[in-house]
Amino acid sequence: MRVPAKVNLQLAVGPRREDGFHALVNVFHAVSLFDEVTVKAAPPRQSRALTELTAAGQSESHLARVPLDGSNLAARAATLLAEETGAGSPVDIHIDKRIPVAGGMAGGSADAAAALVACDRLWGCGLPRERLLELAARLGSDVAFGLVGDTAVGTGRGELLEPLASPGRFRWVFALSTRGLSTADVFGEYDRLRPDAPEPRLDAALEKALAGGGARALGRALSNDLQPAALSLLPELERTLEAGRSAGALGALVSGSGPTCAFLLGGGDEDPDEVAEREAGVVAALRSTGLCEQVVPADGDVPGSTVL
Ligand SMILES: C[C@](O)(CO)[C@H](O)COP(=O)(O)OP(=O)(O)OC[C@H]1O[C@@H](n2ccc(N)nc2=O)[C@H](O)[C@@H]1O
Ligand SMILES: Nc1ncnc2c1ncn2[C@@H]1O[C@H](COP(=O)(O)OP(=O)(O)OP(=O)(O)O)[C@@H](O)[C@H]1O
Repeated sequence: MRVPAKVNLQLAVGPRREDGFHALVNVFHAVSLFDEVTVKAAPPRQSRALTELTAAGQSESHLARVPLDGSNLAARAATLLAEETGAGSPVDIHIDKRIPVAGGMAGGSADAAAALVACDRLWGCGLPRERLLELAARLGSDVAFGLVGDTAVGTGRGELLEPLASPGRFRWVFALSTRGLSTADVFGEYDRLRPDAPEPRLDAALEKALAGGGARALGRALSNDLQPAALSLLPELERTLEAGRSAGALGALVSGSGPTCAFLLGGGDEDPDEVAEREAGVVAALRSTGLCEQVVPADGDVPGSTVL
């Protein structure tokens, strides 16, 4: 399975609900940074575990944060599907990781979405899409989007998805940090900074930009209510954002709960040579900060979890 990362074009965060989650208006956009998740029937083995996991691909600092036990979101997805359907024979799951870990790009959620679809097929469950989406939502607020991909608006705690039209492809660059940020910590810092958060709303300027306003309008409309909280926890991110902005990015923001920073370079009806020139400038500027572990270009939007 191939499954994409996400960047949030708008992340509007409301007050904390009684269940501990925040009400969101979350505009997801899937980008061409993919994990590949392979699920195979396991050969007979001593342990009676439903899942055994391996991971490779990302840098050591990222891989060190990927749990290889039953707490991995891909393993939790397989376990939930087995519990819900009564199906399930042991599987080996390999994750070829390209999505940053604890980076605000929903990498674990993507793996969970891929494992759900793969196990559903392998075990012959044949669950309807609605049921897969419901199981995905139980695994985490971002998991359902891993199934859907493209551009979509999530309400509730982010799991209730409606597709949004996106006018063509946009070019992005992502600055990965060596550090991770815990999503729960960033929401906690948000509560401290914004005890009076209003109900979240979809931004009309973003809707207009997506309805055909072009890359410059999209760049101006990007917004993330969690950004001040992520910057408060990792102040050096402000320098990363500023480096990309000064080098000509059309928009710059922290992706989700961070610390990955996203830079919009162009797309839509813009001249590709101009976009390529802008990309070279932004990539060079980000590298020269010495703050980014990796600087990775990608396109969006792209489809969700796909069988290879
Ligand atoms: C920041 C985003 O990535 C934006 O897309 C998501 O809202 C987070 O989605 P996720 O990583 O799938 O998060 P979950 O696994 O559902 O929740 C992790 C933790 O984040 C906080 N959380 C998450 C989603 C939400 N709407 N409100 C929250 O307060 C809660 O403290 C929760 O315990
Ligand atoms: N398959 C997985 N890949 C990465 N991390 C995983 C996975 N399964 C569990 N985790 C745990 O989840 C934590 C968050 O990882 P993830 O990469 O999903 O963060 P994120 O991209 O910031 O999430 P989000 O953007 O959805 O808030 C990791 O620190 C790790 O402990």
